[in-house]
Amino acid sequence: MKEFFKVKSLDQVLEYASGFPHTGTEEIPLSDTLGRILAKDIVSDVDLPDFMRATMDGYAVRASSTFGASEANPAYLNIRGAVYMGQSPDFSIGPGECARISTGGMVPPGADSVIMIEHTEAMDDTTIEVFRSVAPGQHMIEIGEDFKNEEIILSRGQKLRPQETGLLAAFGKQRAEVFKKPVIGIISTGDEVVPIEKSPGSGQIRDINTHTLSALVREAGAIPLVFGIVQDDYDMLFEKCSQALSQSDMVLISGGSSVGVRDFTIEVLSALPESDILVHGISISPGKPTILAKVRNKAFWGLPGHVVSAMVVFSIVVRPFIEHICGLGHKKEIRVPALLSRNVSSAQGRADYVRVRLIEKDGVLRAEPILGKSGLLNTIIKADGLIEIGINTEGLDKDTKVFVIIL
Ligand SMILES: Nc1nc2c(c(=O)[nH]1)N[C@H]1C(S)=C(S)[C@@H](COP(=O)(O)OP(=O)(O)OC[C@H]3O[C@@H](n4cnc5c(N)ncnc54)[C@H](O)[C@@H]3O)O[C@H]1N2
Ligand code: MOO
Repeated sequence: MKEFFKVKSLDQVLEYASGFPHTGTEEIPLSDTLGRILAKDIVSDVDLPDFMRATMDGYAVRASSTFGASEANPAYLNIRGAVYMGQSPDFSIGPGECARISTGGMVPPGADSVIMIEHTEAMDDTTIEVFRSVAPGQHMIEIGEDFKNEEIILSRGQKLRPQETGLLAAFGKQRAEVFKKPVIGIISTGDEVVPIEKSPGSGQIRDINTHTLSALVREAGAIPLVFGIVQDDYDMLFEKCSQALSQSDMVLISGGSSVGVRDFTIEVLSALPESDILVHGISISPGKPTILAKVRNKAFWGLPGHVVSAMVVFSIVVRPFIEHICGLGHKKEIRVPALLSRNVSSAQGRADYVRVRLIEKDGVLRAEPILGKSGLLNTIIKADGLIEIGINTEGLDKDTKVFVIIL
């Protein structure tokens, strides 16, 4: 007699993530850092900028020399010299003096602001008229205004976006220490599943899950390692899982996660060395027959065979585990608020993840549910995202504000 599901809540399942170790770390060139997770804090070794920098073309001045200046009553300033780009000026600015400066030039000592060229008029080579006053600090960047010396500028666990790459560049960091991308083994199971290059015979289906899951793994910042299709055979699945265990940091097995006569995944996972079945069944839909085992400190997942179910389970459950082992520290998940376009019902006792399409009309964003069986691809092709209908909710009414998880 097969064991039936002992369903756990999504929150209970997600708590297991912290029990899996991070991948090791590696040093990579700056050009490869996009999307990678920083493995250690980075502390600045200089002020940024480390000189006062003009942000406008004009004249460096003491702000006090311009106070009260107007079109009717201009201030007159002596031109002390010109600042050359990329060089420190060898003079300082006193009261009643100014220096020609370009955007990005070093504000000379004694000056504390820059007046825009538009607000001045050169009378001759030595004197300008100033028609506006400037405030101290105006049109220039102070030393350390961007980042201070010895400040933590980037933290361990942070995902590196183009702007963080720019910051590393600004501090001359040519390499960065990041967490290694985990290798995620992917196994498809089922006698009816054939490789995509084959024409499926009667009752057969092409292997879609290998490809959707590989793409999802890549999107999550990891490396997919495809182990192909395994027939519904205990020994073959055991053999393939043992191979995947030695070559991967995590393994996704799709199909055979349910309780049918041919569903060997749970038996094989139980028989692997140092294995502990943590989860067999999650109170979510789609995705109830999901298995999680800890095998030699690695997560082995049995995902439902249905294409949409496998994708939803990946997005809601597996992805946070990958992000955890990748070392991602603080994730800012942005969900898009929208109004539900119609009533949606849901069973109590499970959290439903409903595919929705986003439609904007007259400045209002609406989430339109796309209902359909989890074995149908078209529902997820049309969808922009998912909404969650909580475990204790019987459904949501039209016009309820929902937060869409973008797919
Ligand atoms: N008595 C019960 N039966 C089922 C239950 C249940 O609670 N009690 N749950 C149902 C749900 S929900 C799902 S989801 C499926 C999951 O079953 P399995 O994980 O065992 O998946 P399979 O039976 O192997 O396959 C389901 C479906 O997906 C197709 N498939 C499988 N692999 C692929 C692939 N790589 N590419 C494309 N399509 C694939 C497979 O042919 C089946 O049609 O169990 C229900 N049953
Ligand atoms: O949970 Mo199944 O995963 O609904 O289709």
